Amino acid sequence: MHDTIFTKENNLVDFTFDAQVADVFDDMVKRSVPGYQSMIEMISLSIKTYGQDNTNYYDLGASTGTTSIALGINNPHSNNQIIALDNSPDMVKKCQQNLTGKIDNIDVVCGDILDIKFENASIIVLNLTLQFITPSNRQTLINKIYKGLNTNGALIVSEKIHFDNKKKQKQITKLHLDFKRANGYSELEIANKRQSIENVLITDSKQTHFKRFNTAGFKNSICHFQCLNFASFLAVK
Ligand SMILES: Nc1ncnc2c1ncn2[C@@H]1O[C@H](C[S@+](CC[C@H]([NH3+])C(=O)[O-])CC(=O)[O-])[C@@H](O)[C@H]1O
Ligand SMILES: O=C(O)C(=O)Cc1ccccc1
Repeated sequence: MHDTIFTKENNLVDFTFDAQVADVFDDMVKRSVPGYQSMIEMISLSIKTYGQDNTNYYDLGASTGTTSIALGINNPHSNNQIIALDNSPDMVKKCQQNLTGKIDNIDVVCGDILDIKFENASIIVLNLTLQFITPSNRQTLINKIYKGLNTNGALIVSEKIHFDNKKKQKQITKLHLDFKRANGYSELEIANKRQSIENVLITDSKQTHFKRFNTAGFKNSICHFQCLNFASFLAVK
């Protein structure tokens, strides 16, 4: 379904993952996040090296299930359970619909990332989800993920990032806006959405991400993919 959520004058409400967003999410994310498809391809590639037989894979903030489905289809290991977690009931419903008849080793769970326990995990994915977690909770979450991962297991995090350098930040923001324009979003839609996500999607710099991984115990983290102001990190235990 085509995303027309922000075509009307903004009613100034904060962005939420409700039924209206769930219905258009796949179109919205492709038209808003440069490199979205490649991000997911890179996650699929990583499970070959870091996935382990007889372990769990967690997809945290699974939304409509695109990443979980990619994990399920491309998994070369055996006896894995994929846990697709999201705290939006509308997203969980969509995710369940999308999975029907496709992959049988995925459990779709409605719950908060901050409340669940990770067990016997070889792959944990936060694809564009950490940016929606209250910043003061982020280190605690990454610490918990580190504890739940098996040795040689991997955490993959994709995020919108910012640059501390004002000039670089301005340059990359302009290119991101051009990406949205090229994908058919009007100036009004772009401005409305910017306002709506302002207090909801809070970016970190690359340095902040690396520091957080390091503090949690990941001694080896890299940025394995970047497209404009969206980057993916791979942290191995
Ligand atoms: N505390 C939380 N607990 C659980 N879920 C949460 C929480 N906070 C936010 N979410 C969920 O995180 C998802 C973020 S979207 C992920 C895309 C997907 N990973 C993809 O690969 O297509 C990214 C975006 O909208 O830019 C939403 O579905 C929220 O409900
Ligand atoms: O950062 C932005 O400008 C976005 O539009 C990213 C985004 C994509 C999908 C849902 C919410 C935010």
